[in-house]
Amino acid sequence: MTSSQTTPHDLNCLTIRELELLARDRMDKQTRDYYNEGADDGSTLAENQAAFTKYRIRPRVLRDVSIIDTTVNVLGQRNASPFGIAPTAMQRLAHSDGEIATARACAKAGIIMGLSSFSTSTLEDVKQASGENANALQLYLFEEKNHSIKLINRAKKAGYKAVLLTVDTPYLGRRNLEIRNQFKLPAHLKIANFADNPDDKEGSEPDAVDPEHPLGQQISNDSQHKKSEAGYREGDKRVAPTGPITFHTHAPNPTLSWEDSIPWLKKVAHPMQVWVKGIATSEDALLALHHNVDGIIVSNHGGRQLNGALATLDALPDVVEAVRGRCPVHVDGGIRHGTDIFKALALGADFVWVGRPALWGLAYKGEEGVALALKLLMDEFRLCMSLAGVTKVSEITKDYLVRMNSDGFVSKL
Ligand SMILES: Cc1cc2nc3c(=O)[nH]c(=O)nc-3n(C[C@H](O)[C@H](O)[C@H](O)COP(=O)(O)O)c2cc1C
Ligand SMILES: CC(C)CC(=O)C(=O)O
Repeated sequence: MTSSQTTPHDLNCLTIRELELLARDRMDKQTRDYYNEGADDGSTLAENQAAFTKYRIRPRVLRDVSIIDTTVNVLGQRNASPFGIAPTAMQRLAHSDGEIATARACAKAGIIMGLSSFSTSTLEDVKQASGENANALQLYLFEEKNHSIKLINRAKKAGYKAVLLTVDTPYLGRRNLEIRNQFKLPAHLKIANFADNPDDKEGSEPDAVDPEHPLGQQISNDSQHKKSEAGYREGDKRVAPTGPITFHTHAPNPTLSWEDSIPWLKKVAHPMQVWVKGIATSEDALLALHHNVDGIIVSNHGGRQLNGALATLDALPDVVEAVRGRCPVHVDGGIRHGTDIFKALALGADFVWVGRPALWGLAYKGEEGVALALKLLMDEFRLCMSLAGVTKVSEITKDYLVRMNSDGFVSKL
């Protein structure tokens, strides 16, 4: 593989930032706000990106970089570049082809795709669109385990390589624009994986100011809404959510614990791998190892859950140090440049995942737009490796990075 400059195929869009701006005009307000916002005042969302600017690359020169290998092994696949597309819900809000377009673009590029349980295409259709390209299914473990078992068995049958258990959503973060917009899935779209659920007659989200919407309860003054406390603790009594499976009611599960979830999931999901997504501390990384997970994703859900939580790049080194190579450590959050991928790898991540850029690509031009997002990141990463004097991903270490201190001095890592 050569590292020569590749021709960009869209002169209107040469960076992920430009893609974000182009996508902005093509989404309705409800979708744009839902995709782009973080929790509360969005400081963790902003810091996820800002954290990358605290590091600078130490490039090495006069090394033969005429041949660059950007590929890495992930979930049994030789992936074209050390990143994958993170699971993000409800992609048909951005484009009518939704997750199918993302799957096709990923398959053509040889980039692994994570699929949200709350997708607007079924996991089987996404697998079919992916062909031989690897997929991982993101899981929210429901309080009603039968729903989860059905989904896991379907993923196994369809050929998914792994389940990524999201562990940072005991409740949903407070997303103010979502509340203000009374966000709901438009009636023509379905949460496809649960559309056949007998309880799910409508298949779409209820109104946002809804008795079963956690934040709807907080913002509704209507006393009739107070009758249902589904999913919320009333003194000692907890009522599990019932009725249609919607993301507001079923995705958050405050009852989950290490002991209840991981050993059970390992049995049910076998032979698929079990990863935990949403780890931010060395303590939890050690617990994950103790429970024999196959891998860890350092994530704060793209700044959409606990605002004020540390940026994922800042959380990464502690986790890497605690894990000491005993399982792979991935990271997501704020990755918008090939150099961000390089920096995360230099800080010890084995692989990274990218969320919003794929959504912006979808909104911009469907499959072609996702392909563009992938290409921008792949090209930038390849060029970054070449200019840093690295020919193989395994050569990227902390020797290639310094940290900028607030006094303007740099420190070696
Ligand atoms: C609109 C949107 C929907 C998301 N849906 C899910 C989801 O269903 N499950 C999940 O585990 N994470 C979800 N995430 C989080 C992503 O998987 C990922 O952690 C995050 O987007 C990474 O940050 P980035 O967008 O800055 O790259 C979502 C993120 C966004 C922006
Ligand atoms: C709750 C989910 C279905 C979607 C999600 O994780 C998100 O919006 O961040």
